[in-house]
Amino acid sequence: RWKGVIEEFREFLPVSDKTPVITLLEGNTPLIKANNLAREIKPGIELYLKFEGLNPTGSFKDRGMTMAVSKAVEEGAKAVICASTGNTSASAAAYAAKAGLKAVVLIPEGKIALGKLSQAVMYGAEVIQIKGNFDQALEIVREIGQQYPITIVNSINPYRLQGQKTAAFEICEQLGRAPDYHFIPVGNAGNITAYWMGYKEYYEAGKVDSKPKMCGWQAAGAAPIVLGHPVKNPETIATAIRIGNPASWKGAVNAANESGGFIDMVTDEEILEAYKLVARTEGIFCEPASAASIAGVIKSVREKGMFEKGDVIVCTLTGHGLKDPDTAISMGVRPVTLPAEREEIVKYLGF
Ligand SMILES: Cc1ncc(COP(=O)(O)O)c(/C=C/C(=O)C(=O)O)c1O
Repeated sequence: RWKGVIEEFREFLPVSDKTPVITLLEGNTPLIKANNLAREIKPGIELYLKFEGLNPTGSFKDRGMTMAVSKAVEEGAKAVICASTGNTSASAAAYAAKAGLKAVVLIPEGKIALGKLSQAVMYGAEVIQIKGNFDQALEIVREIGQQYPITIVNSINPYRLQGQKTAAFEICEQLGRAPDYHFIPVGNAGNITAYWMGYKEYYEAGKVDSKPKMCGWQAAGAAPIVLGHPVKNPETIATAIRIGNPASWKGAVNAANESGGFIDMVTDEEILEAYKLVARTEGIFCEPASAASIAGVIKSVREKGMFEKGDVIVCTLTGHGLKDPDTAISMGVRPVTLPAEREEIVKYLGF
């Protein structure tokens, strides 16, 4: 029976028997073989999707939050705070509720997907919309965390990355080896940093005999690492990665360089093409930012002629599609409305 990320990977985590385990049974997400999608992109590649949308609050953030909140309780915290484009706030609110802590979340006004806002509200967080973007919210949270007794649970909190590295462990266990390539979206850049940490630790522990090339993907309108400078007013339909000055910038560049990978960008159009393609070929509904990893595979084939037959590629799908119903409805084929009469339906369907 799965007991959550901390119990499963305790030997690799900075916890002791004095650490209370606050868990929503996160982790153990499916690694799905995407044969239909692979055939559409480049027949012969072995494409797998790590669907992190199946975590308790619907994103990979839960892996980091179980660690950050458990350690916060251990250290006597009474409240946690974070800036968020949405998923971190949803996860922080849920784990704080479980732990009996107060949660304060700062989100950019009008730029948070509906599902995520509904979660933060329902889990009982103090939800503050700021008239600014994520980067401004994170700056405020850094200052508050230094001046007041409240624990920051953004990925500048090292326990977050410790929890998130467990996804790499699971992938190695599920594949029976490390992948040749790992494709992942990049926003605040904590996740790519955590995965690389995880693959290195599993390699050093002798659990696998290779490490993947880490390939991170930013949205073209929010691509500070690709451009080499912060982006003052990042813009992308993938609001989860609408970030102009990533906190783990160095970690991401280090992961790409050390692994022989790279960090590149895809346009909103490419993201939305991948977003629809994975749903219609694999029956997997991820949120737009997650599809940046698949858009990256498509771009790597189309524009760089990458991959040999048999290459094993894992894409992390970081969040569930239900998080952002507005984008789905605006993108999908408009539902048709007909009278409640059988013959009308039959006629419409052309039977
Ligand atoms: C679905 C989804 N996909 C990718 C990312 C990028 O991960 P990082 O590069 O580790 O930031 C996020 C990040 C969200 C937040 O940063 C937040 O919730 O505040 C996300 O929600």
